[in-house]
Amino acid sequence: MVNLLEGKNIVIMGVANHRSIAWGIAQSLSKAGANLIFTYQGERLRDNVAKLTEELERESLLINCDVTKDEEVEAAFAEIKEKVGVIHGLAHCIAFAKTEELEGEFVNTSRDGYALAQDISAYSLVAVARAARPLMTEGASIVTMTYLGGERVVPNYNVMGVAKAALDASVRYLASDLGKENIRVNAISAGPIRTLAAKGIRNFNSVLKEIEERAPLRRTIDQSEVGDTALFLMSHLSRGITGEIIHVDAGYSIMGK
Ligand SMILES: NC(=O)c1ccc[n+]([C@@H]2O[C@H](COP(=O)([O-])OP(=O)(O)OC[C@H]3O[C@@H](n4cnc5c(N)ncnc54)[C@H](O)[C@@H]3O)[C@@H](O)[C@H]2O)c1
Ligand SMILES: Cc1c(CN(C)C(=O)CCc2cnc3c(c2)CCC(=O)N3)oc2ccccc12
Repeated sequence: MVNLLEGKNIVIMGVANHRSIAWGIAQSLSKAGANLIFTYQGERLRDNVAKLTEELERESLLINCDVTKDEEVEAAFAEIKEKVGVIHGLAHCIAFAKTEELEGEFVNTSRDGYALAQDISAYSLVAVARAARPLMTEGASIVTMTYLGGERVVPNYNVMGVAKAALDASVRYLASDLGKENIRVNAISAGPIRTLAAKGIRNFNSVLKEIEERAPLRRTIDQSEVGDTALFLMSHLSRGITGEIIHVDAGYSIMGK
């Protein structure tokens, strides 16, 4: 693979463990020559991320950032500015909703549960884009992770679906604002992958089985396929694309009932 990202500084937000989609993205970008900066949610995750990044070719910067705290977002990007100066890309792989609100009827969603899902899974992209913008002086590519449940009803996805719908619209409005500075904003809509964010999801196995039976490619997708699409979106090859949602789901989302 030609080194598509040689000399590029890219921020990756949302590595929790080796199954994280953010880690799949990190591996693809690292292989393409990128210098990576990782942000993680609180010190208890730092060791996980540190251990994982030891296997990468180049040394990585590790920075704490809980996206629910404006001061931590500002501090994180102040430290990134001080240590690397310019950034050429950012991968936002962050979401959260209360477990109990990811099953049963959506109509029972609580006010605070709805707000929490919106805050972490959608507003955080706006906050991060605003903080990263001054560092993106040479143009950049912002990539976030979305899911079909924001476009159509996926049973039990509930409050997270509404958050993804907000995320998808935020991608378009951010693309509109930032395009004049040659900052592109896109989303990857990934098919279901067994990560920590799939833990405790009621009958996740049947969600995966349905994909294997009905997706055009008759299989599920993995973190490396998302990683390679992120590489495309971070690189010059996607320079004409912004405000877009690219489905990496074995074609599942094109199928009717
Ligand atoms: N796994 C799937 O099936 C799937 C499919 C499509 C999209 N996605 C999306 O991919 C993204 C990554 O999820 P994943 O599947 O890799 O699971 P994951 O649990 O590995 O990643 C989620 C990350 O969000 C971080 N996070 C949660 N709250 C945070 C906060 N307040 N501040 C900072 N970070 C916080 C967690 O620390 C974790 O690293 C999410 O946006 C998810 O919605 C996942
Ligand atoms: C696919 C799929 C996923 C994976 N996906 C696309 C997601 O976006 C998962 C996001 C997520 C957000 N918050 C939490 C959890 C996962 C589980 C642990 C927790 O306590 N909170 O989640 C589903 C929930 C119901 C149905 C399908 C799915």
